[in-house]
Order: sequence, then C-alpha cells, then structure tokens
Amino acid sequence: MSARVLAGPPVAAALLADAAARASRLPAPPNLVIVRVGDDPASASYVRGKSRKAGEVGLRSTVHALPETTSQAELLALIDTLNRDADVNGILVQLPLPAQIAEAAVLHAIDPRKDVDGFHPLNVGELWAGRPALTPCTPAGILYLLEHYGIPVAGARAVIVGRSHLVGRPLAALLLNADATVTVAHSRTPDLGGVSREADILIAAAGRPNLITPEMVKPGATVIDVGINRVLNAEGKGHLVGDVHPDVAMVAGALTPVPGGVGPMTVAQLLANTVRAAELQHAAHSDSAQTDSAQTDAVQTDAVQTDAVQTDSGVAGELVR
Ligand SMILES: NC(=O)C1=CN([C@@H]2O[C@H](COP(=O)(O)OP(=O)(O)OC[C@H]3O[C@@H](n4cnc5c(N)ncnc54)[C@H](OP(=O)(O)O)[C@@H]3O)[C@@H](O)[C@H]2O)C=CC1
Ligand SMILES: Nc1nc(=O)c2c([nH]1)NC[C@@H]1CN(c3ccc(C(=O)N[C@@H](CCC(=O)O)C(=O)O)cc3)C=[N+]21
Repeated sequence: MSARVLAGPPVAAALLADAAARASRLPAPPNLVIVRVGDDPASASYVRGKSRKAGEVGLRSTVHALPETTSQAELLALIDTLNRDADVNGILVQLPLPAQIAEAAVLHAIDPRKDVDGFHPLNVGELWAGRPALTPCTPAGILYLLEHYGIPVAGARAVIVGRSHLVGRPLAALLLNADATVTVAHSRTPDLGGVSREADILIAAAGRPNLITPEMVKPGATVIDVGINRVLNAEGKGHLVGDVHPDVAMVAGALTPVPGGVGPMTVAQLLANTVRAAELQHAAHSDSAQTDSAQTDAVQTDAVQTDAVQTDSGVAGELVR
C-alpha cells in the first residue's frame, strides 16, 4: 500500500488565512524586509516566492538585493537601519551568506523582536528553554503540518537526520517541547538505518537525494522530507527532489512530497512569524503607552492621596478639636 500524501499547500493556506485575519486586526499591515546577498538563482527564486505570498495575504514586503561583494560592515549598517525603523516588523537575511561575511555576527545583530527566522541567540535560547517567541520557519511549519494531519507527536519517537541551525537543531527543540522522544542523527552517525528505523516520525533534512531508502523506514512511519535538491533528469532537465527515495512510499504510512510538502509550510510560517512579531511589537508599544499613562495616573493618584491625607488630617484635626 502506498503512503498517505501529506500535501503542504492546503495546510499552508490554513496557516496563511489565520495570519491574514490577525494581520487585519493590527493598525497597519505587518512589514517584512528580506535581505539577500549575492546572485544565487535558487536564493533569488525563494525570496521572490516569499515576497509574492506576503502580498497575497495583505502584508507589506521589501527585498534588498545586495551585490556578492558586500562587506560585513555594509550588511551590519543596513541591519542597524532596519532595527531602528519602527515601520519594519520583520527582518530576514537569506542564508547562506558569501564567505567574507560571518553569519553569526549578522544573526546576533538583528533585533530579536524582528527576528522572524528565530535565529538570534536569544530566540534560540528561549526555544530550548521551552518558552518560544519567534521560532524557525521550517521546523514550526513541520509541527503545524503534523498537527493538521492528526499525526500524534507526544510520546512518538522522532528521528531527525541533519543538525543544522536552520532545520535540524530547532526542530529537535520543538519536537521535544511537544513531548516527542527525539534523536538527532548526522553525517557521523554510525548505522543511520538502524537509528532511523526506530522512528515513528522520521525527518530527513540532510540535502542528499535518495539518502532515505525503504529499508531505513519502520513500516507505517510518518516521513517528512525537508530536502530540496536540484538534480538533472535523463534529458538533462533540472528538477527538484527531496532526501527520500521514491520507494519509501511503499513502506511509510504517510509522506510529504517534494515539491509541495514542507517548502510551502516554510513560506507560510515566515509570514505567520511576521504577523506575530508585529503583534508583539504592537503589544509592547501599547504596554509602554499604558505604562506612561499609568505613571501619569500614579502621579494623579499621588495627588489624590495627598488630598486624602490632608482630608484625613483635617478629620483628625477635627477629632482632636
Ligand atoms: N523545504 C524547506 O523549506 C527547506 C529545505 N531545506 C533543505 O533541507 C536540506 C538541509 O538543509 P540545511 O539543514 O540547511 O543543510 P546543511 O547542509 O546545513 O545541513 C545538512 C545536515 O545533514 C547532515 N548530513 C549530510 N549528509 C548526511 C548523510 N549522508 N547522513 C547523515 N547526515 C547527513 C549534515 O551532517 P554534519 O552536521 O555532520 O555535516 C548536516 O547536519 C537541504 O536540501 C535544503 O535545501 C532547507 C531549509 C528549508
Ligand atoms: N534565512 C533563511 N531562512 C530560510 O528559511 C531559508 C534560508 N535562509 N535559506 C534557504 C532555505 C531554503 N528555504 C526554502 C523555502 C521555501 C521553499 C519552497 O517553497 N519550496 C517549494 C518549491 C520551490 C521551487 O519550485 O523552487 C516546494 O518545496 O514546494 C524551499 C526552500 C528557506 N530557507
């Protein structure tokens, strides 16, 4: 029997509809800024996709496409400007970056409240502490997909193949927070098949076509294929494949396709995170406005109390008299 297909687009549409409804309750449409450095065509294509979807759900978005030769100082200067701009709610710097720019320096520089990728160390720490605010898009999208299709996570054995900061590590934290028993495998894991066969939920995020073969999968398991690999077919035409061999469909209980699986969830979750960031910023702003007026109230209250004290003493005075 062939595995149930866990299609991404209908689930992404549900997530986007929710994000759009929440966005419409904010005073202004949330504003996402995407920064891309260099001229990798795949990167340019993802960024176009993200920007187009943002417009479809009523968000604003701007793309800064910087040349391959951009220095770290130039990129940090742009991030500083975006951090200070109160009209910018979310900032995403597309990875990977050219060799002259240290990724960590850039990710540290983004204001954690605008960090819609969830890569700032503060957000990474909160995620691992079980108090997530802004969570990485692909892992969060995968959890939303599992929930939508009614695949139980609590108590499940989850095996993730890949330990990147983009996918594997944050996914391990999210699954752990959702009460799965989590194993993270990588290129130095001996007997990968022995480990992956333990999984009720197997997530392949290695970027290796056909890495996961049928004998590596427990019959009936849910298999999530994160891999996006561009390969040439027999006619020399380029197309996308995941990390999972097509024959896995004969063993797995459920399987995400590539394309049309996790990819659309990543994009939808990015926009949901942008709305979330805007909500948090709006709430913080209203709070500080309230604190300001509360402080004014407090001053007024003090004045009233002073009156009361005077009245009391007046009363007291009367009593004495
Ligand atoms: N669908 C989507 O929305 C997204 C898809 N992707 C795709 O997911 C894939 C992974 O991306 P990313 O995490 O950024 O990739 P990285 O290259 O940063 O990480 C790959 C991970 O896979 C591990 N790995 C590589 N080869 C093997 C192997 N033979 N056996 C076991 N583990 C292996 C590596 O191990 P080690 O650490 O030991 O080197 C590493 O931890 C890519 O195809 C990428 O395009 C990424 C983001 C979003
Ligand atoms: N800071 C940062 N954040 C990211 O989230 C990030 C990144 N950098 N760098 C690159 C990876 C990759 N990534 C994808 C997003 C959407 C699809 C996607 O929509 N895929 C479609 C197909 C797209 C196509 O046809 O090319 C699908 O799978 O159906 C794929 C991959 C986000 N990434």
